Amino acid sequence: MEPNQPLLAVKNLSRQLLERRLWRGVSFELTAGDCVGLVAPSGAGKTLLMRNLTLLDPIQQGEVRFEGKTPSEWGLPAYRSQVMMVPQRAVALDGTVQDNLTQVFDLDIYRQRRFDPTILRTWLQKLGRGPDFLNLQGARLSGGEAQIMALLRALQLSPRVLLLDEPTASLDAATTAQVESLLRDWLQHPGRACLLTSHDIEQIRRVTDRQLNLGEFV
Ligand SMILES: Nc1ncnc2c1ncn2[C@@H]1O[C@H](COP(=O)(O)OP(=O)(O)OP(=O)(O)O)[C@@H](O)[C@H]1O
Repeated sequence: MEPNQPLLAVKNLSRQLLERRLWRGVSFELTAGDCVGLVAPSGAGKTLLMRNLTLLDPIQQGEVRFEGKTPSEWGLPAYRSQVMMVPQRAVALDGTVQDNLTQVFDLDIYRQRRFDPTILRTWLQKLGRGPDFLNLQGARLSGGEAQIMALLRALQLSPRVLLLDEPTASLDAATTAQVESLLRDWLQHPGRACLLTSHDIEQIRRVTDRQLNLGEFV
């Protein structure tokens, strides 16, 4: 990677729905250490932008590069292992939380990696949960518990760019503060950046160092 090269470079992204244009000409960069707040009213297309950045929603116009290379140059699994989205509504698979966390290591792209129960226990403690959390049934988790699981599932894979879609929307105030603290710790590691949406403007002020207002790209 070139010195000072952005981690993620987004150029001129536009998204048109059948009946209306959501946003156009969205350009921004995330460099290592950045935590940027993606703000706009409900329905403005914040989630769709994150889905665009991870190619879960096809890019209609514009381009995105991670460390200078496009997703197709990386190959989609490699790209998504570096640029990872944690969706607003977590998907829990059958089995326990631990099953949900370990399952991703079956993917080819993570074949060199192993589930690390020690780091998981440390993170759970930081979130006010005991190790028993790992034994809960994924399908029976509350909305907040599912958000915690989804966040941990992503963090354990050490992505370089984390896209967090309202990561604390279902959490109580105390756990929200703990998630924010965990995120700050996570960002201390060199070479990482984060884009975060939230309707809580105080949270955006607390956690992010600048804002990207999608409303300016209509
Ligand atoms: N795959 C899709 N195809 C067509 N329209 C979609 C698709 N996904 C979302 N939309 C529409 O695009 C608009 C933006 O949705 P999106 O979820 O990105 O908004 P948002 O800014 O994240 O909203 P919120 O803050 O409420 O979560 C909505 O009107 C939604 O119905």
